[in-house]
Amino acid sequence: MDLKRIGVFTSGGDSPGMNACIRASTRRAIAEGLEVIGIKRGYAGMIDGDYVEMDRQSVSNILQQGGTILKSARSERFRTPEGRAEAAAKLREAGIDALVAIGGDGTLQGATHLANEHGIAVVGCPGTIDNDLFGTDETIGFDTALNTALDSIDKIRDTADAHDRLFLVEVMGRDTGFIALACGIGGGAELVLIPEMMTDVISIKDRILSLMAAQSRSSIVVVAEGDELGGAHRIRQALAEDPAFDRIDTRVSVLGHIQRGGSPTARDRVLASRLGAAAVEALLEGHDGVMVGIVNNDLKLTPMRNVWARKKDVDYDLLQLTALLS
Ligand SMILES: Nc1ncnc2c1ncn2[C@@H]1O[C@H](COP(=O)(O)OP(=O)(O)OP(=O)(O)O)[C@@H](O)[C@H]1O
Ligand SMILES: O=P(O)(O)OC[C@H]1O[C@](O)(CO)[C@@H](O)[C@@H]1O
Ligand SMILES: [Mg+2]
Repeated sequence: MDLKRIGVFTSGGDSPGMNACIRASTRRAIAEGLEVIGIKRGYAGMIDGDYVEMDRQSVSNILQQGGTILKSARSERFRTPEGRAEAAAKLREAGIDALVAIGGDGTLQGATHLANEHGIAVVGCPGTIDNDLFGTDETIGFDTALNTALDSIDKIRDTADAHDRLFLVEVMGRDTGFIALACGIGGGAELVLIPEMMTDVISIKDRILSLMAAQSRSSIVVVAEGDELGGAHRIRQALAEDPAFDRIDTRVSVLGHIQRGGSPTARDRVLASRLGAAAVEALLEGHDGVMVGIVNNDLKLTPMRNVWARKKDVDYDLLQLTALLS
């Protein structure tokens, strides 16, 4: 295909590094003589025709900023065939030949349908703090979110230790435990509860009681929000039903959206810059319906369907290690 004008957008939950990715795609495309259109508010803006022309200056001084200058959204309308037809018509009207889609599994699932139903060329960039996309070792924003959560856990550790308390710290991850597992290991958590592993309430009670009795000290349990037991507050309730926990001073801390904000780490900036440029290069080489990712430090293209249809496994050895080291 003879590419002239590409559209770039961010969708789903924002993630630190999305701006670095927008910058890289835009500048790489302009360097190749392409025109770049920024699509605002993800699929919602795509349907509404909320488009802006981008030049080199439009992406100046954004590399280090969290959030996304193009804004992001979740669009119910785009989930319907009618909504996608409206989006495709608007893209054609604007003369957009191809898209760089920056987002998570939902975004890339939507992009796959748009490509299949309307023949629009799309290359995806993995942009989500959740790290739940197959085809890349890490997603853009994961490292920053992880470091933000870790910083909070370090602070919670100080106060937990001062009072010999049990803290249940909830981190993000609607369906996945990547953040929980990594900051559990990094923060020296006594237990990590993730959706990928069934939580057995009796064994977690025993584990907490024995740790706290033996060493008379604080404990931190990191809980992924998507844990099948229902998050930190529900786990606290389950523990409180046992009289043995009457003597354990327990607190819950839900870290929430602070994990999505902030300036991207060096690692996320490098990842986002590599992937944003690679997405444009992939389009220029005639690829479409793929996601760009980094696997073992090599650039890799994966068919877009696989990135959301296949489940990326957490590292179960890390879970084992948490138990061994606590
Ligand atoms: N199955 C689908 N079909 C069509 N569009 C979809 C589908 N799933 C998601 N989308 C579109 O993509 C948008 C973003 O998806 P979602 O809310 O799941 O976030 P995400 O991209 O996975 O990012 P994150 O999980 O990091 O928040 C949705 O609001 C919707 O417009
Ligand atoms: O900001 P919202 O729409 O409440 O989304 C929260 C969800 O987004 C994610 O942070 C991913 O961006 C999930 O881990 C979390 O469940
Ligand atoms: Mg998602």
